[in-house]
Amino acid sequence: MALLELEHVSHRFGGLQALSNVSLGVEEGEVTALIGPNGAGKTTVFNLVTGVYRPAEGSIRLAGQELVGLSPARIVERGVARTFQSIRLFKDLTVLDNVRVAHFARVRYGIGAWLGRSAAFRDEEDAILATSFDLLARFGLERHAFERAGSLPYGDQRRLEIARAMATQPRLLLLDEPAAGMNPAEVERLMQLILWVRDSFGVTIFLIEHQMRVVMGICRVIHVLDFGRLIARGSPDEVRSHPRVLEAYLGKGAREA
Ligand SMILES: Nc1ncnc2c1ncn2[C@@H]1O[C@H](COP(=O)(O)OP(=O)(O)OP(=O)(O)O)[C@@H](O)[C@H]1O
Repeated sequence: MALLELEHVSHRFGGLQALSNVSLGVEEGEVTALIGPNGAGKTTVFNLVTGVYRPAEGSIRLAGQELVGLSPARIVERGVARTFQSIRLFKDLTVLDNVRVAHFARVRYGIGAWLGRSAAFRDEEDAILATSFDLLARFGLERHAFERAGSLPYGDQRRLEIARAMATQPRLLLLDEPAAGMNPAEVERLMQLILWVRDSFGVTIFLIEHQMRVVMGICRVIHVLDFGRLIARGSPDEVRSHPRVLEAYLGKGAREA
């Protein structure tokens, strides 16, 4: 069953038609890719799913529930988390605090509770601290808990970004070019990490990636965008040899890893 469904989604930036009539599904429990040349509209899809933009037309549903019209915060509550093309950690905060702050997306108490520091508030704080440590331990980052996030090696910063996204307990995790800027050894570890996250958290993963090694290695289904239109969909083997995909990439410098 498709956890995420886009139906006839279109989006325009001024005179630019960034997406035209895009319909696609992301199956629950799978790792699915969205690929395409630069400027094809991939990040725009993520920005529409997460409520950064509202599509001019179309429907975006998570487990059958409409997301269009909800604020980004509500969409996080519904179970969608993401990471960004360029790492967006709070680099001057500790590794632990990066994960702690993400929990506040799910916590509901007002300033009154915070000022009064009620017992319920302290219990919640303690629970968040314990869960944050637990999450760091699961991602193998606990020994860095009190270090500045910005001081971690690049691969670990990506790992922390994914850990932080998982703090909101998503059903769907969107990864925007997770392998960008990684060396081959880091890419290898990232591929293992993505599969491990899918299996151990039971989360569905939808990723944008230019590195074909990642896409072909861990994704069962690949959707291909070109100039805002879906031009192909299929398994790695089907997409690799699809004439429209070859045409879209040829001469545009498809980055093979
Ligand atoms: N906020 C914006 N305002 C105007 N145009 C935009 C905006 N965001 C994206 N675009 C344009 O929309 C098109 C699709 O952009 P998008 O970032 O979704 O592509 P992409 O496939 O993610 O590209 P890349 O692989 O380079 O990240 C591009 O032509 C881009 O210049």
